[in-house]
Amino acid sequence: MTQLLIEGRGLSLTRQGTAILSNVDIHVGAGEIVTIVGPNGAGKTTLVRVLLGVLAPDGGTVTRKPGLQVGYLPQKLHVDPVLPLGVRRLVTLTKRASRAEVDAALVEVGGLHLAEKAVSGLSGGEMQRVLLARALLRRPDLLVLDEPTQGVDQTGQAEFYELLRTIRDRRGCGIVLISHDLHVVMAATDRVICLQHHVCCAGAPRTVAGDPEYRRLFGPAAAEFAIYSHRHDHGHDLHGNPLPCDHDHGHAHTHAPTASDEVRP
Ligand SMILES: Nc1ncnc2c1ncn2[C@@H]1O[C@H](COP(=O)(O)OP(=O)(O)OP(=O)(O)O)[C@@H](O)[C@H]1O
Repeated sequence: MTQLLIEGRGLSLTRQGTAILSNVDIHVGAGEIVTIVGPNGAGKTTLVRVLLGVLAPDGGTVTRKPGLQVGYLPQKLHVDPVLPLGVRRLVTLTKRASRAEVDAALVEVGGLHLAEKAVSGLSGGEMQRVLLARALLRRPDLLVLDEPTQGVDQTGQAEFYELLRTIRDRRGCGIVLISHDLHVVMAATDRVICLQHHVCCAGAPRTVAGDPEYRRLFGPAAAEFAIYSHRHDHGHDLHGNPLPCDHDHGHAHTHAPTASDEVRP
């Protein structure tokens, strides 16, 4: 059985009279990649902040493995373009590391060639690799990535998720991904949690390796991808609150038409 790294049970958080999280359960084990999906404003970042202890929930409990080391990649890192910040410096800003350690981390993310570059000149994909190297220097048990491939093209996204899977395999760490783009995130995912303030559903995505349309759209790496779709036993009102529903339906934000996958409600 995999070692439990982090677990939230019955997590609830209300702000200004609105339930941002409602009775959310989530757990992540060592070597497991869990993706939290959901539309804008669904509470994904809030859930991660609660899990990491940055925010206290109004209800529920969070349990972390004692001494849990977390490597966090924020959704955005604002770097002033006029600031003369190099990649080596950025990587070691919050964690001391030798030159050899930095090089090793950059090699691991395929970014050694970026070592002497200015941060302001990096592309979105290069920046993510550098931030990943920075997170790896902490020797994390758990990597948490918030929308890691925003602004990265689809080939770049596929490569990045492949890299995450390689890192998981090599290091045995757990990984939590936040995404609202279901199409590209599934390559590396063991389990999906669909969040709309509450957990709509959760389950294992099935790989859709043979879909020619999908391969055509996303290139050879798409063979690794699955598209996740699911059936709900409830709908939502305008505020995202669950409503009883007597027919299957999809969320516009989560469904792709070409394949389906099983989930548990
Ligand atoms: N301190 C707060 N007070 C009031 N509302 C808040 C607070 N923090 C978050 N919210 C609201 O809670 C909702 C969930 O925010 P959150 O950033 O967790 O969503 P998300 O699923 O990560 O969204 P996105 O995909 O856009 O990043 C949003 O509507 C946000 O405006």
